[in-house]
Amino acid sequence: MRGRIVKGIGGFYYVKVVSDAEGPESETYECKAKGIFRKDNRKPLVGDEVIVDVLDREKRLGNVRELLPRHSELIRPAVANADQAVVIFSIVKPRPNFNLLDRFLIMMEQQGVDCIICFSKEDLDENGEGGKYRQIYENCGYRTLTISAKYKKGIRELRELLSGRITVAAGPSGVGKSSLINCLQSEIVMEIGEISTKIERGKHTTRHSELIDIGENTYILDTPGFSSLGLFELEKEQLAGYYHEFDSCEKFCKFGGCSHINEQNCGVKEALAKNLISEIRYENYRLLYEELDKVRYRGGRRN
Ligand SMILES: Nc1nc2c(ncn2[C@@H]2O[C@H](COP(=O)(O)OP(=O)(O)OP(=O)(O)O)[C@@H](O)[C@H]2O)c(=O)[nH]1
Ligand SMILES: [Zn+2]
Repeated sequence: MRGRIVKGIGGFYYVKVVSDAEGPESETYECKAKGIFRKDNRKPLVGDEVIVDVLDREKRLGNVRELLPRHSELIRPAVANADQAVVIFSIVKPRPNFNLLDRFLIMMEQQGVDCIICFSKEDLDENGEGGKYRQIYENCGYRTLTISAKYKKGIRELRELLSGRITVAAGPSGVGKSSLINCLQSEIVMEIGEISTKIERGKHTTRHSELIDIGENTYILDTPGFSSLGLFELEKEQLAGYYHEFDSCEKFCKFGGCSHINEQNCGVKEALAKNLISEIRYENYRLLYEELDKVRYRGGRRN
């Protein structure tokens, strides 16, 4: 049978059946992956499409016989075949940590994955901050949304962006990622009009990445909440390349290889002074640049 790995814990892979001549689809088998390592020298990842030998149909036990080709492979978080990421930050409770957001955007771009930015808890946004935040990041070329899982606002729009894809969902703790995923799951249950079969997620905290089926060929990878992210394999000179709003003003920098920090006649700083570049973004750039500079100065670790 053919399936997709939805979770991996302690040497077991949980494989959801996507096609099976003899049994029902969408059942989950607990599998080992004996032999795969030797044969392919590859480690199965959540998201992998696999061929499974059924060992026990009753108990739903199997063995992963073959890994099918991947079209993408992320290291952080570890997932195969992801098409895009959605990063969630709440507008309030807690307020967004934009430095953390920028780190996440850089990390995903390094891995070649497009990001959608979702600002959550819109129902608590009394001062319209969400709109401002969206504007800042839209100006940098990102697709953004505001949503409320509580009042199911923005869910349809998000669902359209997710449809037919595998999307990594990430964000710090407490931003409402679980509530959002519940919302996306219960919607499909309502659409197909059957009794709720969704996993009751309740108050649990995500510790393992898990692929969750939220519709036809549509999956979301629930990842553990994070509170910090290091910058990896990045030289300070490369940083500006991830700040796409700098692209159009760099040509006005007097010095080639301008760092946009201390130089005179810097196009980026001029754009900042005219409010064409967001202060939040520029400040993050400056902080991250200093951080990368220190790492290199110390002859630092990069892994
Ligand atoms: N007002 C409001 N509260 C929300 C919304 N979404 C989630 N919350 C609340 O925010 C808190 C955190 O929500 P969760 O869905 O558990 O957040 P999480 O991001 O999954 O958090 P972790 O499990 O710690 O990673 C809960 O008290 C939710 O009730 C929303 O759209 N509006
Ligand atoms: Zn400059």
